[in-house]
Amino acid sequence: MMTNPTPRPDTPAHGSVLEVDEVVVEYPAKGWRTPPFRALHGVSLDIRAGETVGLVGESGSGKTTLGRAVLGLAPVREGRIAYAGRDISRLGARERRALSDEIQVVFQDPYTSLNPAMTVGDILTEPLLVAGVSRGAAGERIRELLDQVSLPADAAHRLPREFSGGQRQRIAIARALCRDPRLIVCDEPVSALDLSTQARVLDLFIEIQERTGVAYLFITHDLSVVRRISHRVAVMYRGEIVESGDTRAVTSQPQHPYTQRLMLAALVPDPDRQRDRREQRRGLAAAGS
Ligand SMILES: Nc1ncnc2c1ncn2[C@@H]1O[C@H](COP(=O)(O)OP(=O)(O)OP(=O)(O)O)[C@@H](O)[C@H]1O
Repeated sequence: MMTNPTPRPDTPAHGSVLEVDEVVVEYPAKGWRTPPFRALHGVSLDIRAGETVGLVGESGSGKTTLGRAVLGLAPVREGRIAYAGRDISRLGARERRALSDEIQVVFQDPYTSLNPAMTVGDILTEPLLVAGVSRGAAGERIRELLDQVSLPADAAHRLPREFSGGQRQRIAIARALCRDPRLIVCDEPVSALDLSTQARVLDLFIEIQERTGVAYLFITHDLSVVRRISHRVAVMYRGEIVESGDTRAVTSQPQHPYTQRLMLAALVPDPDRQRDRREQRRGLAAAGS
């Protein structure tokens, strides 16, 4: 599935759910001798309802910083981030909490992003109770959510450690979906998973989007992932977006020299991926024997 070149459907024609306009993020200086560190140098991007925009670039280019800025977790020094037309770049804590109904996040590491002491049921109940949902209604919603992410209903009574990496990421996705968000920031959500699990989790993201119309800002360093999931792609380099556009156009005919280098680097086989593929083939052969 990951190598399937079939493009995502056309970009939805709905209005913007997120507009990032000339955003500058500066992390505070670590000591009095060092200046603040400018991680984003005037980044602009928009995401329409129901759309996936992939954010690619090498390590340290600022992908996570942009995701964190959207979530209100990175210091926006200049520029504007608007959600559904409203400026959210400098919200207070209470307004930010209220926005968590609408903007959610799925992190990379399914092993650290879930509280190991809480059952899956409790993990999913918490955001519902905070939103004022009754316990009875929360129970019903949790059954629905587990079904949506293809986990058995009895998962609610178990702890995260009883699940595989892919299943844990399904739990994290269910938690993100609890309050019907319109935008999910996905920060390398399949990078820690083996190839076949990646493919199934990506399919789940796509299926959820087709059903709910949620939009994704999908951060990844992996071009095969971005080709599979994104309608459009933005390429980051040293805190700037150097190229953006329709995924197929950018990945098949990159214009910027950095994007061209990124595409060339992706053609060089990654030893981890080769090992993954070998193991997959061995598993298939064993299953067939
Ligand atoms: N809290 C922080 N304080 C100071 N500098 C930071 C902080 N967080 C990130 N940076 C710096 O900002 C730059 C961008 O980092 P960021 O994590 O956004 O990149 P990235 O593209 O997501 O990389 P990766 O793929 O490795 O996660 C890096 O130089 C990083 O060292």
